[in-house]
Amino acid sequence: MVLNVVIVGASGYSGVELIRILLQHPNVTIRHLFIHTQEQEKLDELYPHFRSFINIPIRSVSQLADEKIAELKETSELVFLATPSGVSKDLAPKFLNAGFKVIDLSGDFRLKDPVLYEEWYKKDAAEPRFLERSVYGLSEVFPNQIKEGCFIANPGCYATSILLALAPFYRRQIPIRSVIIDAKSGVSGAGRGLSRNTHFSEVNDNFKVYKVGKHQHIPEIEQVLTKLSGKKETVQMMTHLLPITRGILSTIYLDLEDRMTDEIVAQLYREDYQNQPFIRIRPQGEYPETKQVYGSNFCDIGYYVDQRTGRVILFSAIDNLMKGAAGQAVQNLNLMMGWDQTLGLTQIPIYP
Ligand SMILES: NC(=O)C1=CN([C@@H]2O[C@H](COP(=O)(O)OP(=O)(O)OC[C@H]3O[C@@H](n4cnc5c(N)ncnc54)[C@H](OP(=O)(O)O)[C@@H]3O)[C@@H](O)[C@H]2O)C=CC1
Ligand SMILES: CC(=O)N[C@@H](CCC(=O)OP(=O)(O)O)C(=O)O
Repeated sequence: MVLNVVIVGASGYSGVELIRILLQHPNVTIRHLFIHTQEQEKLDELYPHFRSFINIPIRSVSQLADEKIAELKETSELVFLATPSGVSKDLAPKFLNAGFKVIDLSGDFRLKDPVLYEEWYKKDAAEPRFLERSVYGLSEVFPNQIKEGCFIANPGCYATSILLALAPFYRRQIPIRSVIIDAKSGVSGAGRGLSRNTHFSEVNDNFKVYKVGKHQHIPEIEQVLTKLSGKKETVQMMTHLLPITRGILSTIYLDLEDRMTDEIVAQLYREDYQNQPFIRIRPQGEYPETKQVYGSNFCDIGYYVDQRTGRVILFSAIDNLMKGAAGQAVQNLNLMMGWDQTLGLTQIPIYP
């Protein structure tokens, strides 16, 4: 079976990563590509590294009137929206109304409460009836809902790395006094657009904290942890910008009511993830690194139980453009379509 897909936001970093993956997906054909400001006619003019792999026209989103979307439906069934937050909120309903399945990579449909969205994103929220329809696409945690869904809100990159490490603790309601998350990302997490904060001389040879107390993944993480534990959860989280291109490393400090051992932590992860192809739990004493997941859909998780302080410390590494964006989007596509989760996603991390 071949599924024909549309990608909107094809010129952005996540869109380009989707194209790289889908070109090697055995069951998918990319039929239509849309970008915002159209300066080139073909994708390989914009991105010469795709030369000899793909040669289809790129078109401007200004052409996506309702009639045009209905016309696209004649040749394709699913759309990936790799567009900024605030843009997907209007595009997703149009595609859903035309009968498309939708996988949205932005934050527009992750938060179920529109008031919370407006508070953290400082933008108008999507219509509540569409917020209700979206399924939060954290593949390993909500696989059954994803399989039943036709509209996926793909998780944020930090949220993915953090929630995969924390989910086994919260779904078992292990009593936690406090959680502190210290997360760091490479610059491609900010997308392809130019900004003062991310240009070379601001990032190279530098290391800084950003969005202090304001990061939009804080309410996303709290929403999921609250759903898993059944009670209101709050986290403390800080985000930092690393002078690297790809990768997120999250270090998470858990202050638990009761002491834990390495064996108990290992057992929790084994129970939840032993059959999950993209989660690799490191043995005691081995810790994840961004380079060990670079270019792949893996999430590597390590742990350390500090008997001196009683804290459990978790370490989680992903490639923000793969497991943090396009890779997980394709994993969700595979789940939705009832295919093997790993189709198109067998990339081995690039090392060194
Ligand atoms: N980068 C990452 O690691 C992650 C990104 N995401 C999310 O994925 C989405 C895409 O991110 P990313 O690839 O980094 O972003 P980029 O800035 O690299 O790309 C954005 C894409 O959207 C298009 N676009 C911009 N403005 C509009 C508009 N008004 N209408 C339609 N299309 C528009 C751009 O087209 P043009 O080039 O013509 O301007 C481009 O194709 C975002 O919502 C982001 O939050 C999620 C997880 C991780
Ligand atoms: C380095 C960097 O700037 N990273 C981005 C994460 C991108 C992302 O996942 O954001 P959405 O929730 O909007 O999809 C940030 O911290 O906002």
